[in-house]
Amino acid sequence: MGSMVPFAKMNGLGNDIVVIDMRGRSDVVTPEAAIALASGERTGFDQIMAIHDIDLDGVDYRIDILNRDGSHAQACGNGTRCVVQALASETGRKSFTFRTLAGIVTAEEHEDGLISVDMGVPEFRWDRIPLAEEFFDTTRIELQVGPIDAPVLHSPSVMAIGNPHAIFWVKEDVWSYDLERFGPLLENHPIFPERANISIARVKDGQTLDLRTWERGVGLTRACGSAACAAAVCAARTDRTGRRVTVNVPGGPLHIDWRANNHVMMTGPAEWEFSGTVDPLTGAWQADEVDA
Ligand SMILES: N[C@H](CCC[C@H](N)C(=O)O)C(=O)O
Repeated sequence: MGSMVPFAKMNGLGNDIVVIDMRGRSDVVTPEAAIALASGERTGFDQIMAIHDIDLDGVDYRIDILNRDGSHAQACGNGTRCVVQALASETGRKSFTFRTLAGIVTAEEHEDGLISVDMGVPEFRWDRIPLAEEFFDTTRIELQVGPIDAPVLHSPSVMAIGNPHAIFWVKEDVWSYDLERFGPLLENHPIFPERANISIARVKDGQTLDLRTWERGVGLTRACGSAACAAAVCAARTDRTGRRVTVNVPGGPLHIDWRANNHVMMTGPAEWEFSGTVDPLTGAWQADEVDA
Protein backbone atom coordinates (compact mmCIF):
# COMPACT_ATOMS: atom_id res chain seq x y z
CA MET A 1 0.00 0.00 0.00
CA GLY A 2 2.62 2.49 -1.08
CA SER A 3 0.29 4.93 -2.69
CA MET A 4 -2.35 6.19 -0.31
CA VAL A 5 -4.45 9.31 -0.93
CA PRO A 6 -6.79 11.19 1.41
CA PHE A 7 -10.53 10.55 1.29
CA ALA A 8 -13.59 11.78 3.17
CA LYS A 9 -16.76 9.77 3.67
CA MET A 10 -19.61 12.25 3.36
CA ASN A 11 -23.26 12.28 2.38
CA GLY A 12 -25.70 14.58 0.64
CA LEU A 13 -29.12 13.96 2.19
CA GLY A 14 -28.16 10.32 2.74
CA ASN A 15 -26.71 9.83 -0.76
CA ASP A 16 -23.47 8.11 0.36
CA ILE A 17 -20.43 9.80 -1.13
CA VAL A 18 -16.69 9.11 -0.91
CA VAL A 19 -14.64 12.16 -1.94
CA ILE A 20 -11.11 11.11 -2.97
CA ASP A 21 -8.31 13.66 -3.37
CA MET A 22 -6.37 12.73 -6.53
CA ARG A 23 -4.77 16.17 -6.91
CA GLY A 24 -1.10 16.10 -7.82
CA ARG A 25 -1.34 12.62 -9.36
CA SER A 26 -1.89 11.25 -12.84
CA ASP A 27 -3.48 7.91 -11.93
CA VAL A 28 -7.21 7.30 -11.40
CA VAL A 29 -9.51 5.54 -8.95
CA THR A 30 -9.99 2.15 -10.60
CA PRO A 31 -13.35 0.39 -10.95
CA GLU A 32 -11.82 -2.41 -8.84
CA ALA A 33 -11.07 0.04 -6.01
CA ALA A 34 -14.62 1.38 -6.26
CA ILE A 35 -16.15 -2.09 -6.04
CA ALA A 36 -13.94 -2.96 -3.04
CA LEU A 37 -14.84 0.27 -1.20
CA ALA A 38 -18.53 -0.14 -2.03
CA SER A 39 -18.66 -3.45 -0.19
CA GLY A 40 -17.09 -2.06 3.00
CA GLU A 41 -19.37 -1.40 5.96
CA ARG A 42 -18.07 2.11 6.67
CA THR A 43 -17.08 3.00 3.11
CA GLY A 44 -20.21 1.71 1.34
CA PHE A 45 -21.08 4.51 -1.08
CA ASP A 46 -23.41 5.45 -3.91
CA GLN A 47 -20.85 7.60 -5.75
CA ILE A 48 -17.11 8.26 -5.54
CA MET A 49 -16.16 11.83 -6.43
CA ALA A 50 -12.45 11.81 -7.36
CA ILE A 51 -10.96 15.32 -7.50
CA HIS A 52 -8.28 15.69 -10.20
CA ASP A 53 -6.17 18.64 -11.33
CA ILE A 54 -7.12 20.19 -14.65
CA ASP A 55 -5.31 22.60 -16.93
CA LEU A 56 -8.25 24.60 -18.24
CA ASP A 57 -8.84 28.32 -17.85
CA GLY A 58 -11.57 29.17 -15.36
CA VAL A 59 -11.97 25.57 -14.16
CA ASP A 60 -10.71 24.53 -10.72
CA TYR A 61 -10.79 20.75 -10.93
CA ARG A 62 -11.96 17.77 -12.95
CA ILE A 63 -14.26 15.40 -11.08
CA ASP A 64 -14.30 11.73 -12.01
CA ILE A 65 -17.55 10.13 -10.80
CA LEU A 66 -17.86 6.38 -10.18
CA ASN A 67 -20.95 4.38 -9.24
CA ARG A 68 -21.02 1.43 -6.82
CA ASP A 69 -20.58 -1.02 -9.70
CA GLY A 70 -17.44 0.78 -10.92
CA SER A 71 -19.20 2.41 -13.92
CA HIS A 72 -18.85 6.13 -14.57
CA ALA A 73 -21.62 8.72 -14.17
CA GLN A 74 -21.72 12.03 -16.04
CA ALA A 75 -23.03 14.09 -13.12
CA CYS A 76 -23.80 13.79 -9.43
CA GLY A 77 -25.57 16.66 -7.71
CA ASN A 78 -25.35 15.41 -4.13
CA GLY A 79 -21.71 14.44 -4.57
CA THR A 80 -20.88 17.84 -6.03
CA ARG A 81 -22.21 19.50 -2.86
CA CYS A 82 -19.95 17.22 -0.80
CA VAL A 83 -16.93 18.18 -2.92
CA VAL A 84 -17.75 21.88 -2.49
CA GLN A 85 -18.07 21.54 1.28
CA ALA A 86 -14.74 19.70 1.50
CA LEU A 87 -12.93 22.25 -0.70
CA ALA A 88 -14.57 25.23 1.01
CA SER A 89 -13.43 24.06 4.43
CA GLU A 90 -9.93 23.46 3.06
CA THR A 91 -9.53 26.77 1.23
CA GLY A 92 -12.09 29.21 2.66
CA ARG A 93 -13.35 29.80 -0.86
CA LYS A 94 -17.08 29.64 -1.48
CA SER A 95 -17.51 28.99 -5.18
CA PHE A 96 -15.95 26.49 -7.53
CA THR A 97 -16.04 25.42 -11.16
CA PHE A 98 -15.57 21.78 -12.14
CA ARG A 99 -15.47 19.72 -15.27
CA THR A 100 -17.31 16.40 -15.29
CA LEU A 101 -18.36 14.12 -18.14
CA ALA A 102 -21.51 16.26 -18.26
CA GLY A 103 -19.51 19.45 -18.95
CA ILE A 104 -18.76 22.49 -16.79
CA VAL A 105 -20.50 22.64 -13.41
CA THR A 106 -20.43 25.64 -11.08
CA ALA A 107 -21.34 25.49 -7.41
CA GLU A 108 -21.41 27.75 -4.42
CA GLU A 109 -21.64 27.42 -0.62
CA HIS A 110 -24.00 29.89 1.07
CA GLU A 111 -23.71 31.58 4.48
CA ASP A 112 -26.16 29.08 5.99
CA GLY A 113 -24.00 26.15 4.83
CA LEU A 114 -26.39 25.01 2.11
CA ILE A 115 -24.80 24.54 -1.29
CA SER A 116 -26.21 25.33 -4.73
CA VAL A 117 -25.07 23.50 -7.83
CA ASP A 118 -25.81 24.68 -11.37
CA MET A 119 -26.59 21.30 -12.93
CA GLY A 120 -26.64 22.70 -16.47
CA VAL A 121 -29.43 22.50 -19.03
CA PRO A 122 -31.89 19.65 -19.60
CA GLU A 123 -31.71 17.52 -22.73
CA PHE A 124 -35.04 16.21 -24.07
CA ARG A 125 -34.04 14.86 -27.49
CA TRP A 126 -34.47 11.08 -27.70
CA ASP A 127 -31.06 10.45 -29.27
CA ARG A 128 -29.28 12.65 -26.72
CA ILE A 129 -30.81 11.08 -23.60
CA PRO A 130 -30.21 8.50 -25.17
CA LEU A 131 -33.12 6.25 -26.11
CA ALA A 132 -32.75 3.34 -28.53
CA GLU A 133 -35.84 4.34 -30.54
CA GLU A 134 -37.11 7.59 -31.90
CA PHE A 135 -39.66 9.31 -29.68
CA PHE A 136 -40.71 12.74 -30.80
CA ASP A 137 -42.48 13.48 -27.51
CA THR A 138 -40.34 12.64 -24.50
CA THR A 139 -42.87 14.00 -21.98
CA ARG A 140 -44.40 10.49 -21.99
CA ILE A 141 -42.92 7.53 -23.77
CA GLU A 142 -44.35 4.06 -24.26
CA LEU A 143 -42.85 1.93 -21.51
CA GLN A 144 -44.60 -0.01 -18.79
CA VAL A 145 -44.19 -2.70 -16.18
CA GLY A 146 -46.84 -4.95 -14.67
CA PRO A 147 -49.88 -6.57 -16.32
CA ILE A 148 -50.38 -5.34 -19.88
CA ASP A 149 -53.95 -4.15 -19.25
CA ALA A 150 -53.27 -2.75 -15.76
CA PRO A 151 -49.61 -1.58 -15.66
CA VAL A 152 -48.16 -0.67 -12.26
CA LEU A 153 -45.85 1.96 -13.75
CA HIS A 154 -46.19 3.41 -17.24
CA SER A 155 -45.56 6.31 -19.64
CA PRO A 156 -42.52 7.94 -17.98
CA SER A 157 -41.18 11.36 -18.82
CA VAL A 158 -37.57 11.02 -19.94
CA MET A 159 -34.65 13.44 -20.15
CA ALA A 160 -30.96 13.78 -19.41
CA ILE A 161 -29.30 16.20 -17.03
CA GLY A 162 -25.84 14.83 -17.70
CA ASN A 163 -27.26 11.42 -16.73
CA PRO A 164 -30.25 9.70 -18.36
CA HIS A 165 -33.44 9.70 -16.26
CA ALA A 166 -36.94 8.22 -16.50
CA ILE A 167 -39.63 9.64 -14.20
CA PHE A 168 -42.77 7.56 -13.65
CA TRP A 169 -45.69 9.62 -12.32
CA VAL A 170 -47.70 7.85 -9.64
CA LYS A 171 -50.92 8.60 -7.76
CA GLU A 172 -50.33 6.63 -4.55
CA ASP A 173 -47.67 7.08 -1.85
CA VAL A 174 -44.24 6.60 -3.48
CA TRP A 175 -43.42 4.01 -0.78
CA SER A 176 -46.28 1.77 -1.92
CA TYR A 177 -44.45 0.81 -5.17
CA ASP A 178 -41.94 -2.02 -5.30
CA LEU A 179 -39.11 0.00 -6.83
CA GLU A 180 -36.55 -2.57 -5.71
CA ARG A 181 -38.25 -5.08 -8.01
CA PHE A 182 -38.99 -2.84 -11.00
CA GLY A 183 -35.81 -0.73 -10.79
CA PRO A 184 -33.36 -3.27 -12.20
CA LEU A 185 -35.72 -4.25 -15.04
CA LEU A 186 -36.24 -0.65 -16.09
CA GLU A 187 -32.61 0.45 -15.58
CA ASN A 188 -31.53 -2.24 -18.03
CA HIS A 189 -34.48 -2.02 -20.44
CA PRO A 190 -33.35 -2.08 -24.11
CA ILE A 191 -34.97 1.32 -24.68
CA PHE A 192 -32.06 2.78 -22.63
CA PRO A 193 -28.83 1.88 -24.47
CA GLU A 194 -26.74 3.50 -21.70
CA ARG A 195 -29.11 2.29 -18.97
CA ALA A 196 -30.99 4.93 -16.94
CA ASN A 197 -31.79 6.19 -13.47
CA ILE A 198 -35.37 5.22 -12.65
CA SER A 199 -37.59 7.35 -10.41
CA ILE A 200 -41.17 7.37 -9.22
CA ALA A 201 -42.64 10.77 -8.50
CA ARG A 202 -45.86 11.94 -6.92
CA VAL A 203 -47.08 15.51 -7.21
CA LYS A 204 -48.12 16.78 -3.78
CA ASP A 205 -48.97 20.29 -4.92
CA GLY A 206 -47.80 22.87 -7.44
CA GLN A 207 -44.51 23.37 -5.55
CA THR A 208 -43.82 19.95 -4.04
CA LEU A 209 -42.92 16.48 -5.29
CA ASP A 210 -42.22 13.21 -3.48
CA LEU A 211 -39.54 11.13 -5.19
CA ARG A 212 -37.80 7.77 -4.88
CA THR A 213 -34.97 6.70 -7.17
CA TRP A 214 -33.37 3.50 -8.34
CA GLU A 215 -29.96 4.73 -9.49
CA ARG A 216 -28.15 3.35 -12.51
CA GLY A 217 -25.09 1.38 -11.38
CA VAL A 218 -26.11 1.67 -7.73
CA GLY A 219 -29.66 0.63 -6.73
CA LEU A 220 -32.06 2.28 -4.29
CA THR A 221 -30.61 5.44 -2.75
CA ARG A 222 -31.78 7.86 -0.08
CA ALA A 223 -31.27 10.80 -2.43
CA CYS A 224 -30.36 11.45 -6.05
CA GLY A 225 -29.76 15.08 -6.94
CA SER A 226 -29.88 14.76 -10.70
CA ALA A 227 -33.12 12.72 -10.41
CA ALA A 228 -34.61 15.49 -8.28
CA CYS A 229 -33.66 17.95 -11.05
CA ALA A 230 -35.10 15.69 -13.74
CA ALA A 231 -38.34 15.20 -11.82
CA ALA A 232 -38.72 18.94 -11.21
CA VAL A 233 -38.03 19.82 -14.85
CA CYS A 234 -40.36 17.12 -16.20
CA ALA A 235 -43.07 18.19 -13.74
CA ALA A 236 -42.85 21.80 -14.90
CA ARG A 237 -42.61 20.76 -18.55
CA THR A 238 -45.86 18.82 -18.24
CA ASP A 239 -47.62 21.56 -16.22
CA ARG A 240 -47.77 19.46 -13.09
CA THR A 241 -45.89 22.12 -11.06
CA GLY A 242 -44.21 25.48 -11.39
CA ARG A 243 -40.47 25.80 -12.11
CA ARG A 244 -39.40 26.19 -8.45
CA VAL A 245 -40.15 23.12 -6.40
CA THR A 246 -39.18 21.27 -3.26
CA VAL A 247 -38.44 17.65 -4.03
CA ASN A 248 -38.77 15.37 -0.99
CA VAL A 249 -36.43 12.42 -1.40
CA PRO A 250 -36.10 9.75 1.32
CA GLY A 251 -33.15 11.66 2.87
CA GLY A 252 -34.97 15.03 3.02
CA PRO A 253 -35.83 18.05 0.86
CA LEU A 254 -33.92 19.39 -2.14
CA HIS A 255 -34.78 22.75 -3.67
CA ILE A 256 -34.83 22.89 -7.44
CA ASP A 257 -35.16 26.00 -9.58
CA TRP A 258 -35.44 25.61 -13.37
CA ARG A 259 -34.39 29.14 -14.22
CA ALA A 260 -35.54 31.26 -17.13
CA ASN A 261 -32.06 30.82 -18.71
CA ASN A 262 -32.83 27.05 -18.85
CA HIS A 263 -30.23 26.18 -16.17
CA VAL A 264 -31.32 23.90 -13.33
CA MET A 265 -30.15 24.98 -9.86
CA MET A 266 -30.19 22.46 -7.05
CA THR A 267 -29.75 23.51 -3.41
CA GLY A 268 -29.25 21.25 -0.40
CA PRO A 269 -26.90 20.22 2.42
CA ALA A 270 -23.73 18.15 2.67
CA GLU A 271 -22.38 16.31 5.70
CA TRP A 272 -18.88 15.08 6.63
CA GLU A 273 -18.69 11.69 8.42
CA PHE A 274 -15.03 10.61 8.68
CA SER A 275 -11.71 10.80 6.85
CA GLY A 276 -9.00 8.33 5.97
CA THR A 277 -6.55 7.29 3.30
CA VAL A 278 -7.17 4.89 0.43
CA ASP A 279 -5.18 3.16 -2.28
CA PRO A 280 -6.88 4.25 -5.52
CA LEU A 281 -5.69 1.09 -7.29
CA THR A 282 -7.07 -1.51 -4.88
CA GLY A 283 -9.48 0.31 -2.54
CA ALA A 284 -7.50 -0.77 0.57
CA TRP A 285 -8.10 1.97 3.14
CA GLN A 286 -7.66 3.06 6.72
CA ALA A 287 -9.45 5.64 8.83
CA ASP A 288 -7.47 8.62 10.13
CA GLU A 289 -6.24 8.04 13.63
CA VAL A 290 -8.65 10.37 15.34
CA ASP A 291 -11.56 8.24 14.05
CA ALA A 292 -9.94 4.83 14.48
N1 LIG B 1 -26.57 10.49 -6.96
C1 LIG B 1 -26.31 11.33 -8.10
C2 LIG B 1 -26.67 10.81 -9.42
C3 LIG B 1 -26.01 9.53 -9.77
C4 LIG B 1 -26.35 9.07 -11.14
C5 LIG B 1 -25.68 7.79 -11.46
N2 LIG B 1 -26.24 6.68 -10.72
C6 LIG B 1 -25.70 7.51 -12.95
O1 LIG B 1 -26.32 8.23 -13.74
O2 LIG B 1 -25.04 6.52 -13.35
C7 LIG B 1 -26.86 12.72 -7.88
O3 LIG B 1 -26.99 13.13 -6.73
O4 LIG B 1 -27.09 13.44 -8.84
